[in-house]
Amino acid sequence: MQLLPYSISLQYYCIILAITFLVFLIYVYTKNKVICTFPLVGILPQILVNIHRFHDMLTEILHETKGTFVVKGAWFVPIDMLVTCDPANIHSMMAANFSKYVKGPEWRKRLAIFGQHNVINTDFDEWKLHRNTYRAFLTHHKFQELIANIIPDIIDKGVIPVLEHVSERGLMVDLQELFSRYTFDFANMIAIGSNPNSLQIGFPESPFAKALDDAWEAIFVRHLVPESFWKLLRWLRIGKESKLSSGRKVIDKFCEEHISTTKKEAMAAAREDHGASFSLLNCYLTGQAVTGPAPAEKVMRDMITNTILATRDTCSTALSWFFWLLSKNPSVEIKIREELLTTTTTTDQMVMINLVDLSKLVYLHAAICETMRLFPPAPYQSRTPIEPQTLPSGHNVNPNTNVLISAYAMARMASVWGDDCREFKPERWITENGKIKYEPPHKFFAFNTGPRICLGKDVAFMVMKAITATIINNYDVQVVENHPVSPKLSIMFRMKHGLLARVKNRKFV
Ligand code: HEM
Repeated sequence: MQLLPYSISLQYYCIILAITFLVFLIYVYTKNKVICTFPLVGILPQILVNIHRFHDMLTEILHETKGTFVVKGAWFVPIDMLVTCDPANIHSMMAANFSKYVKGPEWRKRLAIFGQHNVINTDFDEWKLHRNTYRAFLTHHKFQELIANIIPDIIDKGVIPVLEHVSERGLMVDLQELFSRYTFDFANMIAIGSNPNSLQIGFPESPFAKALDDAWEAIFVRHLVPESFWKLLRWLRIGKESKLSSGRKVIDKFCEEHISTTKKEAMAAAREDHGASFSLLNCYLTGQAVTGPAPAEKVMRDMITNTILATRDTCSTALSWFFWLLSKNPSVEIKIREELLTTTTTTDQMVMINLVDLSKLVYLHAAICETMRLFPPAPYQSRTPIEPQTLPSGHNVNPNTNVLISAYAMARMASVWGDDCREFKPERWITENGKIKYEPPHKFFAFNTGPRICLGKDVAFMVMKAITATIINNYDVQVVENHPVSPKLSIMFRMKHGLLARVKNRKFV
């Protein structure tokens, strides 16, 4: 009777001993080595042991290898990986020799949940078509009118009521969640022309937003392990992979519903002879002068998802790190407040800023750039050469090489940003004449560089400056002491536990 439990526990102890011994061996083997490649499994054990500090591990290796290193393929990982944060390499791949490097089919498979037919996931002619469409939409004068209306509207009706609610009651608020909802509502307005009002007291659950979060985390793993492995995880329904297929359905349903509603509204607007609201979807359906003939529904779906992703996750991530950095650097917040005094008008209720004045806020702009230098919302870019190439660092790459660029590591290289590279110093962005200093985009890589440079950079600054100016003008933000702040293991640099803070209206401070 005793034999069975006894043998199970013996097996159990043997397994624990074996794992402990294995971890010990990995530790001894990796202790004094910069890169540790193992037979069959390559660098995977080193990644797994350091997974909790993945970004810093890569930074340390890149520091030791002067900005570029190669991990040779193994049985388990049959392609070579070149990791770089060298601005010269980045310029060569993303700008000078742009046509020789593609995102490629691997990238498309990893990001398939967001669709195959959008500006982010395509190469060559299809990409050009989407990019031109997108540019025509973003540079249209009606787009400028649209954002000049919706940004203050969402701040007024969404952001301020939530902040007043928590301020009056002394409650904690997750600022990352607040920013995600602010940018989600904004992104929906430009993509589909309707506001989901996700920014409400109590933060009602949004399955669509949740599906996007899960997707980023799964995509991160897909960048680290070979296709066969993540496909196995998907098949076994393990981890975030298990959530991708249901997430895909949520995203599809969301887009289908909106395409159908917007179609009806566009038809009603045409019947009643008044203009439909300006949005990407509406342009596709009715405004061919902007976006060309209406594409297939799957293209509209993918471009809508793309717009929401490109806006929500990037801006809200940058905003969260911005307020965290301010909490660590109160002198920067004081300077931003001083600058804001020169541009604001006080009403009975609130200190407001006019959107046209945002461009005058040089110090605020510099502080946001400095945030994205240190914490780029999209910290990694990946490319594959279509033919053998030699990089300025002397490394050779070929179609069997996956190139990974780390913008996070680049910010921490003294050779690129100077000895104070790890410090938060908005001043490094300001010229002697008090203007924003130009840094080439292959050095300040947060928005990418070359022909695929971000199309929404100016919009992003407007969205971010409008909310930061409103909050800093009107509220004191205290990040909750000892709240753990670390990045998620995700392709977006989001905070793992959000950013808990107390916010107090300054009238009462
Ligand atoms: C802080 C905010 C933002 C950051 C850091 C950011 C960063 C980036 C990066 C790194 C890329 C290159 C992606 C890749 O090649 O895989 C990109 C592309 C793009 N971004 Fe942004 N972005 C931001 C906001 C926005 C906004 C608000 C929009 C639209 C309104 C936008 C639209 C786009 C588009 C359309 C592309 C695709 C460009 C192409 O592949 O040709 N972005 N962005």
